[in-house]
Amino acid sequence: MRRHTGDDDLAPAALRTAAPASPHAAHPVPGPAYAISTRGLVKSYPGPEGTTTHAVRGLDLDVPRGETFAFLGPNGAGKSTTIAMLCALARPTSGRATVAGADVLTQPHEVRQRVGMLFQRSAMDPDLTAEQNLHIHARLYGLPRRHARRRAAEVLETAGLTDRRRSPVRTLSGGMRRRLEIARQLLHAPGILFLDEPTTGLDPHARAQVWEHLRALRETHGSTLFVTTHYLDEAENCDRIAIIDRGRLVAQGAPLALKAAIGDDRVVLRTGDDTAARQVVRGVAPPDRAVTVDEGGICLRVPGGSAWIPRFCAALEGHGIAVHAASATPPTLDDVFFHHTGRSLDGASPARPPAGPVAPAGNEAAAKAGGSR
Ligand SMILES: Nc1ncnc2c1ncn2[C@@H]1O[C@H](COP(=O)(O)OP(=O)(O)OP(=O)(O)O)[C@@H](O)[C@H]1O
Repeated sequence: MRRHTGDDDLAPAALRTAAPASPHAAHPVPGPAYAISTRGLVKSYPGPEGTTTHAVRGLDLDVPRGETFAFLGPNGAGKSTTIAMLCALARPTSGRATVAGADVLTQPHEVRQRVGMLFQRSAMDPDLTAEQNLHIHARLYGLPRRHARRRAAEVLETAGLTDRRRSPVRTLSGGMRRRLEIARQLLHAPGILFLDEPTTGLDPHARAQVWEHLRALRETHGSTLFVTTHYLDEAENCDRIAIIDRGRLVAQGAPLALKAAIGDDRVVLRTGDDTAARQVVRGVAPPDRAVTVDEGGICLRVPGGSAWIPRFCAALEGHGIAVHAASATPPTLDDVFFHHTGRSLDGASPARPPAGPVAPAGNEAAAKAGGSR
């Protein structure tokens, strides 16, 4: 994700001049029950050769207070752009958003005061100590010196880094640094934290520690966490997930509900001759199901997958094809992601059958599942 700075930055004065008849006026947002609310949020950029890049195309999002919300999407889907608008770092082309009770268009300063933003690239000075980095940040946020000291001590404690407060940042482990970055964003006690891939590049142990820290924050301070991640297990542990693709929201819900909506199990068969076996399986499976072959074997999606396995095996044996292994697994979050975007959450795009019946030619979902993005 890129950090939004430079000519796209919001100039508060410019925002205050937003005319009532602007493209934003037609999108009233709900009240402060939500930490984040958007209606018809759009961001377009001038593209190459006079074209327009529609980074975000009409986003309607409601994130209740205290929720841990995963915002997922393939590369270039519009996640950073959305976060930049929600943190009042980029001005929406049209639509509305309120964040922590402040309007991103008319109260950008308030928005920035009320949110914490953790970007992937560290903005800490590696040669200064943990404590010194926190003091500088606190002073930048306008905290009086004594208050800054006290807050720094508090957030260091929350991050479990009190004993490393005098260590230069360069001597901290990756996980400690990330926890320190989070601590830094907590100095001004924001109610909402935007975390852009907070654990990318960390080992599993450090990832677990960062999440433990985030969970503790949520439990003790009721913080709302808006997180992007490419890790399935992290998304799985969030209260709700939204998936954005090509600037549009394509799915939203609790992880369990999203998986249940996919419905079909994934059946994989390994045989002595997968190419021949595929024809046999196609003859037995419901006619609207795609059957694919890759290095993992023959793969298809059917409801009640395990009940189909004996039928496939019997048919294959009837054709003299040996079955080496067979499995049926319920949908995963990655299946959900693939179903809606045609991509895998980790960025890969393996050949695999779409969930549900095969869409007719020309259908967007079928095109995406074929990887034709
Ligand atoms: N400042 C900009 N000027 C022009 N186009 C931009 C700008 N920022 C983003 N875009 C374009 O907007 C689209 C969405 O980009 P964005 O960075 O929001 O996606 P993303 O989901 O965060 O992707 P990634 O996961 O790769 O960081 C992309 O096509 C991108 O090239």
